[in-house]
Amino acid sequence: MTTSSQPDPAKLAASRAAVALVQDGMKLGLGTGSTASIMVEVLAERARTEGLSLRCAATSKATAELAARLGLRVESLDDIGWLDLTIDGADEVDPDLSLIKGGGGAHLREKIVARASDRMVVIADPGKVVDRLGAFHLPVEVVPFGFDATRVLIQRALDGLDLADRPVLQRMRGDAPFVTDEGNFILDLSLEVIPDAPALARALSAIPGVVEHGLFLGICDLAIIGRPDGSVAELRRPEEGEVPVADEDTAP
Ligand SMILES: O=C(CO)[C@H](O)[C@H](O)COP(=O)(O)O
Repeated sequence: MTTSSQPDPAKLAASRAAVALVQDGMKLGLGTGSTASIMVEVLAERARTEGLSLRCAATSKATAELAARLGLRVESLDDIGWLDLTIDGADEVDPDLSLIKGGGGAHLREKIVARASDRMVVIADPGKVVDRLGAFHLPVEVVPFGFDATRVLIQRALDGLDLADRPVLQRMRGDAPFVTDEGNFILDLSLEVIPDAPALARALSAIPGVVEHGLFLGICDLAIIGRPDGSVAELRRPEEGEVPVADEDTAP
């Protein structure tokens, strides 16, 4: 590891388990955030020591810079085409492996990269595992043109989904609006609980100024939850009608 400070042991454990899934010659999607950054470090070290030939597409400028600095081959998603595996963090993971992402404001690129992958693996610490999505604010990326009108349309959509009067706040960085890698703004929806995530996802996607929301439904295939003692739990997406279970002694 090249970081000067010690990485969080739970995030490190999840990162190591995910990087163990990587095989020589793979085309990889690299996520964004503090957990994904640890994973990129672990991956770069493994690639270096084992001489792995990997092609990587990053989900943010920050991850692209980190990965390239650590010697990984970073290319555009269009140059690579299709990915074998994407490894990314998450803000919330529920038992169906539905996710909230976008705490770092990168969920647009993250979703494009994840959907362009044969497999998406999420890495997280136990604090990210929830029974029901919604305690973490839901990020929505919005184009600057007509921003206020888009906010009104989002609020009206929430009204129709038993989520009236929930705060819809523009994300700021200091005194200025937060601007994504794609040049857009973020609205953070404080919902507390999301009664019907597919209905909310549909309603948000139907609003013209919304570029992408942070609900990842039916996208994640495996969640690796690291524990502070270095062990991991693996949560798999249940088949239709199946009750979700964690593997072996893997309750996070
Ligand atoms: O979705 C993301 C960025 O847009 C991150 O994956 C998510 O916010 C988790 O970040 P961290 O690992 O720092 O908690």
